[in-house]
Amino acid sequence: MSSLQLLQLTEHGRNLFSSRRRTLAVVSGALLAGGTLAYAQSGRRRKHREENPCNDANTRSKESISQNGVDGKVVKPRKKKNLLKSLHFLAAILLKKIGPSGTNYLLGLMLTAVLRTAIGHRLAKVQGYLFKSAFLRRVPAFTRLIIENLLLCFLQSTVYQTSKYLTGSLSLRFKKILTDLIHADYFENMVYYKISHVDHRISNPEQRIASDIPKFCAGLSDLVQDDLIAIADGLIYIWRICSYASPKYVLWILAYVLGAGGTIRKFSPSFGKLKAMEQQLEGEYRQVHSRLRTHAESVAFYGGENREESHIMQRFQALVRHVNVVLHENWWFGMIQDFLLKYLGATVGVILIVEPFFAGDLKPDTSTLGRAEMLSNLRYHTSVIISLFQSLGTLSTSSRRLNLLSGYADRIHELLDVSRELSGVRDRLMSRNSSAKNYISEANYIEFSGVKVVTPSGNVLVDDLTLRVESGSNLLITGPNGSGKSSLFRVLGGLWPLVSGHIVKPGVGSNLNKEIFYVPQRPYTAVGTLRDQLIYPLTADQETEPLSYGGMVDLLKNVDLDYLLERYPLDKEVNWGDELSLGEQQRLGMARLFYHKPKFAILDECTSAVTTDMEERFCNRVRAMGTSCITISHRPALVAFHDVVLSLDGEGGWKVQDNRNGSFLPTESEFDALKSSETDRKSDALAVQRAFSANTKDNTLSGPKEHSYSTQVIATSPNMEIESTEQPHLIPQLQCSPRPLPVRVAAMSKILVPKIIDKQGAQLLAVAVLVLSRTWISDRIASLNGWLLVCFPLLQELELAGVQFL
Ligand SMILES: Nc1ncnc2c1ncn2[C@@H]1O[C@H](COP(=O)(O)OP(=O)(O)OP(=O)(O)O)[C@@H](O)[C@H]1O
Repeated sequence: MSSLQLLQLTEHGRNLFSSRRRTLAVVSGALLAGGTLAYAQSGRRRKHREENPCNDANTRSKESISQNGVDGKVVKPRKKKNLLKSLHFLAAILLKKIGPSGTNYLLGLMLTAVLRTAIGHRLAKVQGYLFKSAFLRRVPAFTRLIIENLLLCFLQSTVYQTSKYLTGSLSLRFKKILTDLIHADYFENMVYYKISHVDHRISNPEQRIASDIPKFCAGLSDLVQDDLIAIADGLIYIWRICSYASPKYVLWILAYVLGAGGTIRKFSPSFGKLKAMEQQLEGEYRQVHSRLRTHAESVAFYGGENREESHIMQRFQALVRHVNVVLHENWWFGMIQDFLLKYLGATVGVILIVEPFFAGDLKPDTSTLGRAEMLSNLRYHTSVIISLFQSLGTLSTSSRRLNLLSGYADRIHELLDVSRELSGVRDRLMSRNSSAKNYISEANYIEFSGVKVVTPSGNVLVDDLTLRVESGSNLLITGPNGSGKSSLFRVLGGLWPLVSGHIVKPGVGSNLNKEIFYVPQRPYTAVGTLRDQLIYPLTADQETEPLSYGGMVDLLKNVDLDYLLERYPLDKEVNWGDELSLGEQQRLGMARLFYHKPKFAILDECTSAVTTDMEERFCNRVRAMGTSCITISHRPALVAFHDVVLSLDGEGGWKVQDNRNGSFLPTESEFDALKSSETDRKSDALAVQRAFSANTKDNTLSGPKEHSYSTQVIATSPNMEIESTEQPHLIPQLQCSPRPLPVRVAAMSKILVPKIIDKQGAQLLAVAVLVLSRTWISDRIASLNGWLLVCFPLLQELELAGVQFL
């Protein structure tokens, strides 16, 4: 190529630079101004958030308080921990419990990182040689290199997938460690109940267990993998550069990456806090949806979908608002980060690529072989510099990724802390006094001595209760709604703390179901077969004497549910809560009691949805089984089955009366005195007592019944056989003939093609413009880089030809 041609080419290059320079300057200026504006705006928002930190938190804590029915008491937000402290804490746990399989995954990741780097390095070399052999037209060498290249590519993809597999396995191992750790405390001492019903510090633990832990573990193992590869790449490429160029290149690159990394850190918003908040809002949004699912039937009967929708939308909009803030922060920060580490880094990289060819070991000679050598070196050196930049860039963005992970880490650490505290593990470890010493087990009776029942929000429901229920006797508990009847058993079962007094009960620890079996008002049906329902909470392998088919029939016959055996195959898992009526579910709960045959049965209005006849038969059978009943009921008819009646007034007061000779009856003077002097609650309590006592009298007077209530109802009910003469109404079938294709396409397009004036259309257009601009900018950058590389040998030729540029 003549010097004139070279000069013309250089001239063309110069013109190209100057014509684009203005456009580039305008675009960069606009981006810089936009970025600065966005940064200033986000700074203002951050300041506003810092000045009013409690706005959001208050709204949410009030919401969660109203949800949980705790009135008046605002839960103190936990002191915010140092976010990285949680990360260190979890990392220490993971390392300690990683085990041999986790260690193998880690070692495997290290090995694959080294292999990936070695193969990548060899590929860069081979591709350089390919350029050279192509330039020299050496077909056999070219073919051999292509085969080697193919083999290396196959190896690289194998190592890449192995590395992905190991990262996934490591993440799973981390997930198992953390989930096991949380479950160990979460299912201990009824923490799953206490967290949401008593403690209230953590509003949605399930979100933390089922979503935060997997995301944290996946993020952490990805970070481990990326950093290991970056370290391996960094080391090998630094060594390579130092072997053929001056170490100052490495120092420049390091200086640049460290400087850029430092600048990025300075500007970085606290992504950890933003992520933690996002997870919190997502959890709240998910919770209202699952609440709707649980109560779908009641909401549908009320027609409350609008109210529910607006409630759900409120949560959703809070989430959307927050995600918008996160997107905005990501946008301007990503702009700075990408510019400094990717694009400006690439430009610095190009300068560094060219430099050694002028002055370093790679300076070529003018022979054909020299040029071919230069081409090969250029390819290799480019890939070395780019890989080095990438690896150092990955390492310098690690702090941002750690910051993001610390958002999850903080939430997981908090859950671990609270669960540990509520499970009493910490108390036991520190051998401090706990309320457990107030529970005395292994007795043959239940005794409350000076027991105070206090709600988690601090209201005293029962004060200084002293009462003993002997095995074989039956206690009925009465009182107005909300007087603390169920709460008494929450304290007995250890669900609520025992603040004063002590309790003696049979059974070990707080396991109510061994000797004291609780049948709740709201029936609970477990996931599983019909048999699983009957033996709940035991599982098949925990049964000492497996329940036979005959046994199942007997249990179900006791509660008139034997038809379920015909309706459902024995091994069919059913969602019993959805398929059975409330009364049927309650009867299933009663059948469960006959299976367990406990010493004491706490019947908490568990017969409210069954017929009176069934209720009477149930009480008789439980007594016949030798189980003592402690019954909470509003039905006066049940007095006849109990020996002692405990009446609560909901203001701390209580009264025990013996009913062994049917004497449960408040005196007239007692009634008048209470009515005139005490609160509405106390007179309510007395009204309940009178209703019970009136019934007792009736019971005593009427003697044993010949016909049950239901028998009488059936006898007096009208004949149900109606002669049907009317034809059932026919519902006309919808006739719809398919419309022609063009009409259908037009209708679809009307829906699908967004109008330009729409917000959605404008957004789509903006995205399209952005995509096109990005492609155009990438094309320009590639072409400029190409020009630089083309100019460089030309410049050298001109230099050799003796042309002076300055
Ligand atoms: N987790 C809780 N946190 C705070 N207060 C609670 C909690 N659970 C129940 N309470 C309050 O304790 C009081 C007693 O509730 P409890 O369920 O013992 O009433 P009850 O006498 O069984 O009523 P009912 O006859 O309606 O079943 C109620 O005022 C209730 O609002």
